[in-house]
Amino acid sequence: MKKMIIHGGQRLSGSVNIGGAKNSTVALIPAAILADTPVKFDMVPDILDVHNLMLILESMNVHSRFEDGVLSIDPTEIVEAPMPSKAIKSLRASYYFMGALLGRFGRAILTFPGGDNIGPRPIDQHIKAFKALGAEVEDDHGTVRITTGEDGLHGARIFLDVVSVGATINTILAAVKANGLTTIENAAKEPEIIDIATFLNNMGAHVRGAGTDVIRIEGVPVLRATNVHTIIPDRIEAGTFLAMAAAMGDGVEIHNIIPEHLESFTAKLIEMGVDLQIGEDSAYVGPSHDLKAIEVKTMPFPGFATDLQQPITPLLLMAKGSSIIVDTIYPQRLKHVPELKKMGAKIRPEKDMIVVDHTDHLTGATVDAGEIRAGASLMIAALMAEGTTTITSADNILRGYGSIVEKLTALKADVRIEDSDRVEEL
Ligand SMILES: CC(=O)N[C@H]1[C@@H](OP(=O)(O)OP(=O)(O)OC[C@H]2O[C@@H](n3ccc(=O)[nH]c3=O)[C@H](O)[C@@H]2O)O[C@H](CO)[C@@H](O)[C@@H]1O
Ligand SMILES: C=C(OP(=O)(O)O)C(=O)O
Repeated sequence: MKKMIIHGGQRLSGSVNIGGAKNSTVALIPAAILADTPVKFDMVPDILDVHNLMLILESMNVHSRFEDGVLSIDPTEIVEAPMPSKAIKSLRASYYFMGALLGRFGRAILTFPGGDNIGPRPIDQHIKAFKALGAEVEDDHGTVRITTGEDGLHGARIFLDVVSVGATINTILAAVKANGLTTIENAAKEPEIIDIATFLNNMGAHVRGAGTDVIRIEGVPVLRATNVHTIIPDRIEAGTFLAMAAAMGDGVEIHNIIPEHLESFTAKLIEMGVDLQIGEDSAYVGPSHDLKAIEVKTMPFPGFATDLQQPITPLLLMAKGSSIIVDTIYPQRLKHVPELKKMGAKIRPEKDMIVVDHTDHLTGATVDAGEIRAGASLMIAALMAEGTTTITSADNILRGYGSIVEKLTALKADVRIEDSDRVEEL
């Protein structure tokens, strides 16, 4: 495990480029095994999840190469093989191999996925969809066995009881080569779902309605890549830098964003009184004065993203009065709270909400990044704090923030990552 060491108090300035979206990338890589040709992705973030997915691909004889943000994957010699359970458990999105392997081979055997520890994360809706498509699903002490009969998968009408990003994408992956028409109702509408549909459609798939709550998929027998797929910018990384810039910036430019993907977030920054100027694909954040307290309620897209409730929290500490956060998606997403308290933050869970009171002063401390966005929250708090903060379990931050030390250093932050015994090469 790595640790991140931040000497706080430096004002930030300059510019930062946002990378490709983690939550698109981690679905696109499993989706690649559905292709009957090699595929190539551009704007791939250099994050741990990508490296772990590459290990999983290798176990199936799918060779991949990652260089300068371009990931090339050749699934043409794919074989069915046991998957490395450590890599599977290292991230949530390994569950996309269920849908992708089903689509490719009509069966899949996988251990349960890992990912961030943010409260219960059932996959009953994924399983319900696979069953509707004609699969049999068995849970054998944490190993999921999914099989189909001789006729393989067939199209079906699926109503998701819960709006789920993962279940929507997994159903698309399983249905894209199935016989006939599949309809997903009450589908999730996140931009990453549109990105996956775009990738598949450019290879000849028929996925219609992605980005709305009804998605129709007409199965096709073959998928051939003819172009490089450029991954959409990461709206969560962008939101994290926007919050950081508002908290500690003296003028920060954030490039490569899609402002429409960030509207629920930027609306809240504007409500707080953040000096925010939004351009076509960039935003400028000026120094903050007299910020107002706000209320935040997380919702499925286009609502306020649960993945941004922790990153905005240090900024809320600067506001006059008490801000309230209600996370309706993951009410137990609280790993940052005790750690922020160690730094002097006035924050407390109360019933089903988090109350964030104005805090004049944060002090460096040793804190633990229990999961990726708790880590992002602590990283911003550490930049604001007086003295040195050591964030342990920093691997969780590296799961989703590519080139984070380089990006922060370019903004004039004093930050480094260390192993227990050696300083990391940048
Ligand atoms: C890799 C990836 O894209 N991760 C994102 C994805 O996670 P993930 O796809 O796991 O999250 P979902 O959208 O599926 O979860 C939304 C809600 O539905 C519930 N649920 C989900 C599936 C299911 O079968 N049954 C069920 O009850 C979950 O417990 C949660 O309360 O969306 C989350 C919600 O925007 C984000 O925080 C994660 O960053
Ligand atoms: C919860 C997250 O990721 P994952 O679903 O990959 O655990 C996240 O990105 O905030």
